[in-house]
Amino acid sequence: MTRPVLEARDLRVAYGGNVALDIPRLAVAPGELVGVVGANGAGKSTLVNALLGWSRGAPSVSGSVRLDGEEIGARPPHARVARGLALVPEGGAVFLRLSVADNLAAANVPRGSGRRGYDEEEVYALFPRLQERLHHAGSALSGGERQMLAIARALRLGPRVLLLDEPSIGLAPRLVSEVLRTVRGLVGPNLSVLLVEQNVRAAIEVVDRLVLLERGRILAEGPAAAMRDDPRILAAYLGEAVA
Ligand SMILES: Nc1ncnc2c1ncn2[C@@H]1O[C@H](COP(=O)(O)OP(=O)(O)OP(=O)(O)O)[C@@H](O)[C@H]1O
Repeated sequence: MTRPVLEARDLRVAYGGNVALDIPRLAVAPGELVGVVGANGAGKSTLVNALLGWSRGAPSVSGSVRLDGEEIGARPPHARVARGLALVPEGGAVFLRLSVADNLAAANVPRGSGRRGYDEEEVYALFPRLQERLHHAGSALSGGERQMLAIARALRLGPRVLLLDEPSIGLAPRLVSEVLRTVRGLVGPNLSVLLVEQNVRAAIEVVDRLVLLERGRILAEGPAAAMRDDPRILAAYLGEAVA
């Protein structure tokens, strides 16, 4: 088996006495799109934030995170970004007062990394809408446009692994599949994606492998095709319907 590009082992996050995440192993292979699904509070954001070394509040975090075989679990977020991890947090990370052009210009491949980030032309080819909105402020963008800008900013960093926290949240159903199809198209030999989604139905259409989280633990995981009829996944669908 090829070496995973990203691998977490014994990753545990606790807020006070409450364990929000306890995962023996989670790995992403080169060129793989892995989906992590689960209900509200399952620990999805906690997971991607812990992989980047960031958190809301002050949890205790332990365990190993390896990127391309290098242990980065004790490193601060900026050092992990410099080594090729990028996170688009829930709601997207854009500067609301800056224009689209300035938002893009502010994101650049960390110096000395040897990697290549998306240039402006590549960003516009991926998201033509951003070119049309180039001089609009971040605050004037629609939810979908803001999400595109946040993803574009992350791609400018030239990541090896992109962590996406619920890119479909708040988007109209038609846009959800559009954004997720775009995410699918990003994945290749030089870029793997870990996609966190509450929308199981949409996620299973695009991912290679699915991981189902419940109360911070992995309840089931496997290739998307095999997970489609898994009763635990079907139950997650139903959870979605009543959410
Ligand atoms: N700053 C914090 N302080 C205390 N508990 C927290 C904090 N952040 C998250 N938690 C708890 O950790 C658990 C996992 O939360 P997390 O936000 O990771 O879930 P999630 O799966 O991303 O949910 P959602 O889909 O609603 O974003 C929840 O029980 C939550 O209440």
